[in-house]
Amino acid sequence: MSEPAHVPVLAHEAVTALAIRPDGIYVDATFGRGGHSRLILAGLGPTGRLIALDRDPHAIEAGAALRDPRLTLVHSAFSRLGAVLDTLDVARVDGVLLDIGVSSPQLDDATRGFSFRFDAPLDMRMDPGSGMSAADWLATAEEGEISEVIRTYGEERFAKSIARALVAARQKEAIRSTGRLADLIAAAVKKREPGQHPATRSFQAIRIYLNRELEELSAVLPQCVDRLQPGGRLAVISFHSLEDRIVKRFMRDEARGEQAPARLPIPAAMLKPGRLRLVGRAQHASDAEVAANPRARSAVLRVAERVGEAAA
Ligand SMILES: C[S@@+](CC[C@H](N)C(=O)[O-])C[C@H]1O[C@@H](n2cnc3c(N)ncnc32)[C@H](O)[C@@H]1O
Repeated sequence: MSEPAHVPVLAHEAVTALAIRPDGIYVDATFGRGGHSRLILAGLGPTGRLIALDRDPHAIEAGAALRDPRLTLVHSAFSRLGAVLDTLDVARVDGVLLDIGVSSPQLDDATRGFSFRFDAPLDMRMDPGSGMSAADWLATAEEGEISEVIRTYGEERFAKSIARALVAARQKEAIRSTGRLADLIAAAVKKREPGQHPATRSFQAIRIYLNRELEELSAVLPQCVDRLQPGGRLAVISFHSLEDRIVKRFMRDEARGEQAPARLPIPAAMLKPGRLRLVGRAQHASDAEVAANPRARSAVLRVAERVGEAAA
């Protein structure tokens, strides 16, 4: 049976923003099913190179079918980008793309345990070989921790009631399926948001927490800048306001450089200059793209360019 497709979001905009040089070296740190990678490869000439990472072994397996000698696929979390490039003996690259979050095949494959649309074993790990499954976490986490996770990463106002309900329920029987978790959450949510399943926010929160998604993003961004050639571009697509805030602040701070403390006039030459230049404003998907692919609704693309001297 063929697996569910992943339609790349803001694909043309993101790949155009990378301003591909045919002989350049590029990184797609979130290969997924290779939608953006294919477009990058199409812009590369025979001597260009694309290094693509994904922490999901299924994505890496699917990518092997591309059989393109210019493509190096690496099974790794992108927080290890610097170490991956060191292993490949690549000092600097001409562009990095991050299209963060989950892919459609992850959400649409019931056996991955990401979605309340199916009743399946509760897992939610992008890399099933690493870290704790959602079922194991829910079996052991303190009520306060569950509530904090659901409130922080899901911005769910009924986080406390949900956490209380989950802890009470697990005392009778462990919560090991997506269906049971969704039913328990639905019963604890006092007021439903129109058009949204009551478990949407909690499922998203648990996934973000267990996959350390915000920590991964904060860890990779400085490594991207360290590794970009001057003139090289960083393009980041995020789907959640918490992620976009991290990207926006990071790019702004890197563009600004070191600031003198208010009461201490330090000559500008002694302060570290900014390493990035912002390229354009945040971009969103067009109405036509959102109509064709509702997943694009919350996508935000931010682009910045490395400034500074060429590497020795
Ligand atoms: C939105 S999808 C990318 C889709 C891809 N651009 C395409 O067109 O097919 C996100 C992908 O990034 C991967 N991913 C998310 N966080 C990651 C991380 N910290 N390290 C490596 N891969 C990650 C997920 O496993 C998923 O396959």
